[in-house]
Amino acid sequence: MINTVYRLCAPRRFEIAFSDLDVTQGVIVRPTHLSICNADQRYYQGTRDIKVLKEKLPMALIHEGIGQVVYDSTDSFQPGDRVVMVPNIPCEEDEVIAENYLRSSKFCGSSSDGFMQEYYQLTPDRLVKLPESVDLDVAAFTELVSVSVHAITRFKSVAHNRREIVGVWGDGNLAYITSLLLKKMLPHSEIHVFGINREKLSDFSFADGTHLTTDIPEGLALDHAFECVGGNGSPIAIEQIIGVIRPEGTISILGVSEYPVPINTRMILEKGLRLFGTSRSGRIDFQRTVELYREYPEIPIHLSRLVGNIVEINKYADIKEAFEVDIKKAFGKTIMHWNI
Ligand SMILES: NC(=O)C1=CN([C@@H]2O[C@H](COP(=O)(O)OP(=O)(O)OC[C@H]3O[C@@H](n4cnc5c(N)ncnc54)[C@H](OP(=O)(O)O)[C@@H]3O)[C@@H](O)[C@H]2O)C=CC1
Ligand SMILES: O=C(CO)[C@H](O)[C@H](O)COP(=O)(O)O
Ligand SMILES: [Zn+2]
Repeated sequence: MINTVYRLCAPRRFEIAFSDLDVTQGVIVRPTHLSICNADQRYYQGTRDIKVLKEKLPMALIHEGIGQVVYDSTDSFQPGDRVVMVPNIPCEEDEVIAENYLRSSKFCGSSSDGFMQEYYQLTPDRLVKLPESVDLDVAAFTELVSVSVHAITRFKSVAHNRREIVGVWGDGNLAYITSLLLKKMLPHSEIHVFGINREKLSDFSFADGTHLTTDIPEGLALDHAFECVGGNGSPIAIEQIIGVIRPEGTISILGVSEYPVPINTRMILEKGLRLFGTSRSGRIDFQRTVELYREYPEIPIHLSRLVGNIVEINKYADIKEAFEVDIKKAFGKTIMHWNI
């Protein structure tokens, strides 16, 4: 079956390509709602290292998305089923290393074509069925939610059990989702959010405290923390966390920075801190995320605050329009209704 693939061929330039899908293999999904991530914008704007861009492009972007099953040769799904696509594609299993950390895994929109295609072909284990009632514009960024689920799940296996006060740095999408899920997954902990935009922090109504990083209450000490900033803000955020976290605390680092980030190792030693990195997620995290949507219907309701611009993609030029709109966004996620 001839398939249309919309690839980024150079910063800010897309091209149309065609591929041939063998419908007798796996599941054919029609993407319907796609969501733009900061990672996509680093390719679109060309802010990644030139060597990386040369190596990866042309490549279809987008790794946050949902769709409808069109045909399933494996009989695991029914045509019309609404599913979330798992962008991590492992080619081996390891009893220690999770599928999203295996160097042999591919990742849609990073080391293989992403979801910006007319149809997407994948194996049934790369799909999780969505609850009937979930808002599709919220479900579009389930992958981002699964990253927070993955980070918190790992945190639980790494951090000591005094979890009275947990801090989240960042006042954007990932911090919002991570702090929201912490309130559900660590119900006995106080969750405090630290950001630089007062109006964004005002959206974190579920947090036990929100603080401007320039105005942290005297004596506030944290047992553990999550860094959800990335970019140039990362070193500042990590340094601040190291300053207010109690000894033996755990710091989960999620923010992506293009270049190495200087870290105060002297204080890490002095306080005996545990730092661990979290990137992407696996099938099990998507399954847990969909379970959380069902268990706590208020989660998708809170997440709907992050639905920002919605762009109807009816023609090729609308794709670039969506990415340009996303650059200018004040907050939240840009959702593409994928009608092309
Ligand atoms: N590990 C993973 O698998 C994933 C990682 N990420 C990464 O996580 C990071 C955050 O993503 P996302 O939430 O979507 O991005 P956002 O831009 O929505 O959020 C980052 C927020 O942090 C604010 N900020 C900047 N500096 C500081 C600081 N020193 N302290 C506290 N807050 C600060 C920014 O403010 P302002 O905009 O005003 O600078 C912004 O509002 C990115 O690097 C992204 O690539 C995203 C998805 C998955
Ligand atoms: O956004 C993410 C996951 O949701 C990751 O940060 C992204 O996949 C990293 O990939 P790359 O190395 O291509 O930036
Ligand atoms: Zn992402």
